[in-house]
Amino acid sequence: MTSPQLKLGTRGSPLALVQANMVRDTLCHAHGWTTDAVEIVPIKTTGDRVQDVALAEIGGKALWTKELDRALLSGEIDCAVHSMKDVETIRPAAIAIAAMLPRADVRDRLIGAESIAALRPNAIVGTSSPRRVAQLRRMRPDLTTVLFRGNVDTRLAKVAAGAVDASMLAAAGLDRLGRPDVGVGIAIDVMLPAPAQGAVGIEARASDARMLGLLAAIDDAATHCCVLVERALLAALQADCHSPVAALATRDADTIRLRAELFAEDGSAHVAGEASGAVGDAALAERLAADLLARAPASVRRLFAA
Ligand SMILES: NCc1[nH]cc(CCC(=O)O)c1CC(=O)O
Repeated sequence: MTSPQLKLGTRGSPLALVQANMVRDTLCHAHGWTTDAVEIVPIKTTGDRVQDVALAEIGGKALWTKELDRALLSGEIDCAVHSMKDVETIRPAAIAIAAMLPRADVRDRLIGAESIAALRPNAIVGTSSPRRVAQLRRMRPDLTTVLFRGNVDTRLAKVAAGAVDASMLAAAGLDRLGRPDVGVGIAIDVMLPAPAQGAVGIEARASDARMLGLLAAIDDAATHCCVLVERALLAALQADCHSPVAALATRDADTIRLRAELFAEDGSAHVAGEASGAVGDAALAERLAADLLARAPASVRRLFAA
């Protein structure tokens, strides 16, 4: 096939650009194109512009997607790469999640100590994730957490400079940025990751059959179905990436196992559960959401679906 001139939109952060290059390489390899067939178009998002407030506090939604959605719908780009963790559960009808790359290490990494138990008494941990705050404080109520944003290098520099005792970052991001040596991986039964953590997705216009077809060729089906189940759980809980919720779906042959945990913001209460079903069991996430909500203590329950 002759090389098409596809425009691939992405955020401009170092991690986003690495992920966009992975998508470009995968796509070009799958279709036998030279890399100049895909042009990477960096686009600044609201989330990139606003660096000094907790993301959960910025008004409005779609912090990482709005500008890319607009570029996609206007035809300025043909597809857009996202960390699926940052993509809202409810997407515009004209945009389709067309493919996902094979999922990376889903764990969180702790930087600054060998384990959560090894953090000094009353240690200060930099993180802006409500989920990580709640999970850390559940295990270690003595810890203080402080708002921590910026790219990976900025965060690592703050830990190194002693501004905080420790921080937590997704292993996937560190690995993709060429930093597999940084931090220690926290086992998922100690700290269940965020829904969709470690997954890179590519969206296209729902009407663009050609682009959808080209992307279908690089879709990792196991990752895709697991991440959709995790997103369905978020939707059923009316939660988003700022909610203190952890979830992980894994696939073994024809069975999907979905584990999840909901927290009070300060980690003082929580509820955990899991459910299994056949691949394609559309009600799996809803069943687990209903079970969790039915058992959740009031301080957890009030943060989720009415
Ligand atoms: N919310 C920011 C964000 N979105 C995706 C990643 C990492 C890569 C991934 O999870 O796929 C990160 C940073 C982090 O949590 O450390």
